[in-house]
Amino acid sequence: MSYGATFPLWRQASGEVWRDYTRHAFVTELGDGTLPREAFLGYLVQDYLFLVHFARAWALAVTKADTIDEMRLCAATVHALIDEEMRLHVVTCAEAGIDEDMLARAEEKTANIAYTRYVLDAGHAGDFLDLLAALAPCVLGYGEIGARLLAEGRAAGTLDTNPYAAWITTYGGDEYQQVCTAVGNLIDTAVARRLGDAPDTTPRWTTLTQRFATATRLEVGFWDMGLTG
Ligand SMILES: Cc1ncc(CN)c(N)n1
Repeated sequence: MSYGATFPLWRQASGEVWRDYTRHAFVTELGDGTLPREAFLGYLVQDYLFLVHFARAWALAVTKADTIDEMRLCAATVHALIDEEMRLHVVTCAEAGIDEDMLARAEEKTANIAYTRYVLDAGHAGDFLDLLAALAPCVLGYGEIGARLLAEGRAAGTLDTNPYAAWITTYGGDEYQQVCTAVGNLIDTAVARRLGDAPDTTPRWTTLTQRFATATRLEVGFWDMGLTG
């Protein structure tokens, strides 16, 4: 998936770590349905807390935006996180006897704190582009993973029997993919507005690609946490 013009450049600049993230063992086990249920539920609980902070980071992006269109898109992403994506976490955990109150009170693990606070700090210390570069691996990486697992599951005819089909269809499905397309466009427009037509020749570019790569490393740490508990 390309999701615009900037994302593929940032992805390429991040090197091997992008593959470590999107082809992580946790992802492989989600795709073939072999991930232990306990590991999945532990991950979902942490991910619920993660999404609370990510919604805060997108809300911060509203305040860092320059234009009404940028504000609108960031506000819409807050809505998509809270009212669409988190539905998966709330419903799946409720089926396992974990209610929303328990989710909200769960203890945040170190890898989760490291990632979410890194992104929030990128927004507080930096500008709109710093924040978008730190947010991009989260939104677009899951879009890429979801689209691939959905296509592979359909091609192999294994989706119906995969216990993680709901996760795969959430991130591979149209609703989430539309969010990814919109965020990819937002990044392209925001970069062009602030850095011009040749952004990769500007001094800011290196910092932005580093932010993207750091957030991607923190995604790898999040999957590691999901496997090891
Ligand atoms: C850790 C993590 N990264 C990304 C996403 C997709 N929004 C997520 N739910 N959780």
